[in-house]
Amino acid sequence: MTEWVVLDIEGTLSATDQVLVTLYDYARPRLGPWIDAHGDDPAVAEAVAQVRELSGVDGGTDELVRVLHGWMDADQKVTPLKTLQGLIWQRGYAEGDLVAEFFPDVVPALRRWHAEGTKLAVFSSGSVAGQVAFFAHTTDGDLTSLFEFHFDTVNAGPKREAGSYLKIASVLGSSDITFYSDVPAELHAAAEAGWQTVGVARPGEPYGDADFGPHRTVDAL
Ligand SMILES: CSCCC(=O)C(=O)COP(=O)(O)O
Ligand SMILES: [Mg+2]
Repeated sequence: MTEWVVLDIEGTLSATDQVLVTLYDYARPRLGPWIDAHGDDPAVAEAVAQVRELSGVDGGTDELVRVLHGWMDADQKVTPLKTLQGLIWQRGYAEGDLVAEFFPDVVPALRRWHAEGTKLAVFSSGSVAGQVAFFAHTTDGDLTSLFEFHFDTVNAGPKREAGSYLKIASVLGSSDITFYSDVPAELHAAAEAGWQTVGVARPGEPYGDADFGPHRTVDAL
């Protein structure tokens, strides 16, 4: 038994379409109004400054939204986009517009690990604010108590770099960690940091037929 299980979200716990269709479609029309209404929020101001810096765009909200939509269309998991999406989704979950759904094997597995004493954490490109709201509003109720830590590209770093996994390991205070993800490049980075890895190859998902190389592979948790 491993001391820690760290989990990816999209493609591992929940269908990719739930993120790329349901959540992205919810965020798309709300990005501009959110930027305009919350410009005084330091998190929003910093995200807007990062969008300008990364894109080179220095126009108004409409131009920023065009950049953000372009990143969403290409599914580029750029940190300021994830920050803004996370704030919008947080509101959406709180107001009952959104409910998180999982593959059928996921909640039983989370509960089983937790009951056995395996500690659980999440590492997703989705912002920590978005992650917490997601697990607080699921078809199985509030699951936040199952998780000890949430990591994203802000507090850990990019998911395809070993340094991010070394940073998480130092926060967890352990080297006995198993990472579950649907993306081989993320598993390679975790393995480089000394983690155990499990590829989640779910039929019908974008990485369902991917080559997971040396990583143990499962089709359910
Ligand atoms: C409310 S969580 C949304 C997850 C998200 O935005 C995302 O991009 C998922 O990426 P992952 O790293 O979990 O594959
Ligand atoms: Mg994923």
